[in-house]
Amino acid sequence: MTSYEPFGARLRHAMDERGPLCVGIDPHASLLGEWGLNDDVAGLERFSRTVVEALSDRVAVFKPQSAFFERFGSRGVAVLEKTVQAARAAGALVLMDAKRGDIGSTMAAYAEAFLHKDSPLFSDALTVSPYLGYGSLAPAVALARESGAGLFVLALTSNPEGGEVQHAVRADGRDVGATMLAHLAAENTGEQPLGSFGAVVGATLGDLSSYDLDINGPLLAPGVGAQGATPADLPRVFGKAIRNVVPNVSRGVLRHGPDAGALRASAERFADEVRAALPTG
Ligand SMILES: O=C(O)c1cc(=O)[nH]c(=O)n1[C@@H]1O[C@H](COP(=O)(O)O)[C@@H](O)[C@H]1O
Repeated sequence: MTSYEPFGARLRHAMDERGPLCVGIDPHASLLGEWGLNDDVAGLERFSRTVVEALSDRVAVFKPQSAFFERFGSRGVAVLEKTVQAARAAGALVLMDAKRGDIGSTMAAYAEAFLHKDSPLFSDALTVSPYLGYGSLAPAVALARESGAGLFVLALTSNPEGGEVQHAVRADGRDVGATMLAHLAAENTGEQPLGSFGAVVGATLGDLSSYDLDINGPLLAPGVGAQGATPADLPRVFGKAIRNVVPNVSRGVLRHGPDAGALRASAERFADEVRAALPTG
């Protein structure tokens, strides 16, 4: 039984209060260099702390990209733990971008790592890959419900290679991406004000009107900024589902560091552009 407020409700509240922007914490080696930092654990720590301190009072969600921390082994993961805890303590939601996916019994251990309240890496939500079959995610769905956490399931990804898997057509005539969206809609049935099981749908994908994006859950939209999409593209891509879209920008904001004022100004510019793209009323 859930003893915590569900992620979907907490996210809706944060989006309404702060706007829906998600800022990615992606400490690329090239960004560390541009910031005048060494490509080492101290640089990683400084980079992540700067982003959190600059933005944690204004963005709804941070999305640390685990890969850039894992690159440094256990000391990098320790920085990731501190980053997650500092961001949450400062009032932002944390979506851990680790894109985990495995057979169910192993998935249960990934879920313990990121979605158990007592884990050092506990996050408000986790990105997961359903490409071992949606059902293999069941242990993560169950633990997320118990912890009041959420999942973001890769449905239609922003990268050009994603189509060979996600647009593959099944025997029932639906493609794989649409099938994932249907699973998520079922997961979120009846949840108010928003379900906790989101889809990842790239902002780069153009018109998606052939998909039913009405999953009663959040739609994480990466691809804004460095991958070429803009906030002005969002209405065309998401149509009526735009109210549930959480656009992610990583490099588009991060390249303005290390100055905290410049990071804030960039995040606010993206947030304003997103607000302008949302329907009024
Ligand atoms: O799950 C994701 O966040 C994700 C899914 C997807 O389809 N495309 C995608 O770019 N991402 C992630 O979103 C971030 C995009 O970073 P920028 O291109 O720098 O804004 C990276 O951390 C990617 O791993």
